[in-house]
Amino acid sequence: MDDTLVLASASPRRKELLAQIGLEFSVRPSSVAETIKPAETPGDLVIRLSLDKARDIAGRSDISARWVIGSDTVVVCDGQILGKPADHQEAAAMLRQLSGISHQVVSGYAVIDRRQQIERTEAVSTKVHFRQLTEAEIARYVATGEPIDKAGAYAIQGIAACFVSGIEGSYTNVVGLPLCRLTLALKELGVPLVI
Ligand SMILES: Cc1cn([C@H]2C[C@H](O)[C@@H](COP(=O)(O)OP(=O)(O)OP(=O)(O)O)O2)c(=O)[nH]c1=O
Repeated sequence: MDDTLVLASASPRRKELLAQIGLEFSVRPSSVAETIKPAETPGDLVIRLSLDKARDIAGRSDISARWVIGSDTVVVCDGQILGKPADHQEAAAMLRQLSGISHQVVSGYAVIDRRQQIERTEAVSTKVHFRQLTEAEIARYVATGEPIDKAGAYAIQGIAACFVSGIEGSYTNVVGLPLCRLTLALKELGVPLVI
């Protein structure tokens, strides 16, 4: 086993976030199916899926890295969990639901230290407030294609920044990884960080 780190994710946003803090890592997307179990809380869901993704990669016979990170993000609005929209129609419906109110973005992470056989997981929540959106704005935003692979049908780091009047909590958590909390866990597991 070597002293390297693998990000078990297909998300370009997560890759950018880890690169932003100067971490050295490779990327291996997992093939875990993202299903919601009945009566599962958002926190339980993102922790379960983060662990599934990290374990999927950590268990592969060709992985020699010591540490593996998995993650998952959902939007929670009026008690309802919103994942990625299936199509433009569902994206528009999600944006209508988010218009003019606050919602939570919940991201989970799981870090596996294969050498010490330790798993660390946590769910982090950020409150995001959207201004009122018009039907024309929703239609134009959906037509950009940006919502389609994003939980809750928007990207705060993209055009949807225009919709966000404020946030409470971690910004990077909304984009896909709670970097402040995650790096504390990485530090405890011996991952070499710039800071
Ligand atoms: C709310 C929000 C979500 N997102 C993205 C982050 C995630 O990529 C995506 C949620 O889907 P996820 O299922 O968490 O992640 P993923 O399928 O893209 O990648 P993987 O499972 O392989 O790690 O939504 C943004 O980029 N910006 C935002 O503002």
